[in-house]
Amino acid sequence: MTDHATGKVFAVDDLKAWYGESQALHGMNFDLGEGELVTLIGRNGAGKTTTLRSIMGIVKNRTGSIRFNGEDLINKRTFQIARAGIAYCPEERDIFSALTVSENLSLPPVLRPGGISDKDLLAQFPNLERRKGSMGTKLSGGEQQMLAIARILRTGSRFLLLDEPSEGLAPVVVKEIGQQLLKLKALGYTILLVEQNLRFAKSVADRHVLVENGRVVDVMTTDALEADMARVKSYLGV
Ligand SMILES: Nc1ncnc2c1ncn2[C@@H]1O[C@H](COP(=O)(O)OP(=O)(O)OP(=O)(O)O)[C@@H](O)[C@H]1O
Repeated sequence: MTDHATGKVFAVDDLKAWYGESQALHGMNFDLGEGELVTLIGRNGAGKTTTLRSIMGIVKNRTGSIRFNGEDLINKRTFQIARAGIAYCPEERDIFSALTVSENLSLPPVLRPGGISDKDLLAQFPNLERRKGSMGTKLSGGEQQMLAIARILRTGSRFLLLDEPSEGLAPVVVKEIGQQLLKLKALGYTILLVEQNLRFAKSVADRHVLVENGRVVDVMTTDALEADMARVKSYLGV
């Protein structure tokens, strides 16, 4: 369901967030259309992870508005935000090392209709099917990342927040992750992706939100980003 006023399924407006006395977000504004894949790009410490954690209500000290499906989530708690249909895959991946792939997959609760069954998840992620009896500790970084993404699809959420899924992975594995994200996009999922790997970001996303010091400094389509890489690299400090 899109917001009548904005035509967007998700929008943050003037989002500010604090860790104790220290302000990390200074008024973030951006939105996503239904089925869109948008990245948050910026250098280390710019506030990308804090944005995802604020959306999920994990960073609780936050103000502004976070509208999803026409509802403001700013005063909601994390479990309510998850139930509203937003799923978060943290950078740490949080795979349970003493559980098998199948057990890890079956852990998240089904929160909404439309969640993908374990059987269908294994069909969608063939490398997890091959490793379904393996313990979490035995998985490669790429397998762990696939599992972390697959696992949240069980919940039925149609809006995914993914924090740097490409981090620390070999290019061939990053490519596989990209293919999975494009598949999810084709299935109509809306995805907000934190990403430092520009090549990867360009290969999957429709638009890019450039973040600096807890603020949005630019929003660019992938074509605009391609055409002005110097500007983007200056934000990233590379
Ligand atoms: N738990 C925390 N306590 C206090 N300050 C924090 C905490 N987590 C992050 N910060 C600060 O908030 C700011 C934004 O950090 P954040 O992790 O959101 O940036 P980022 O863009 O995701 O960078 P990175 O890619 O390094 O994770 C930084 O100044 C960081 O030092």
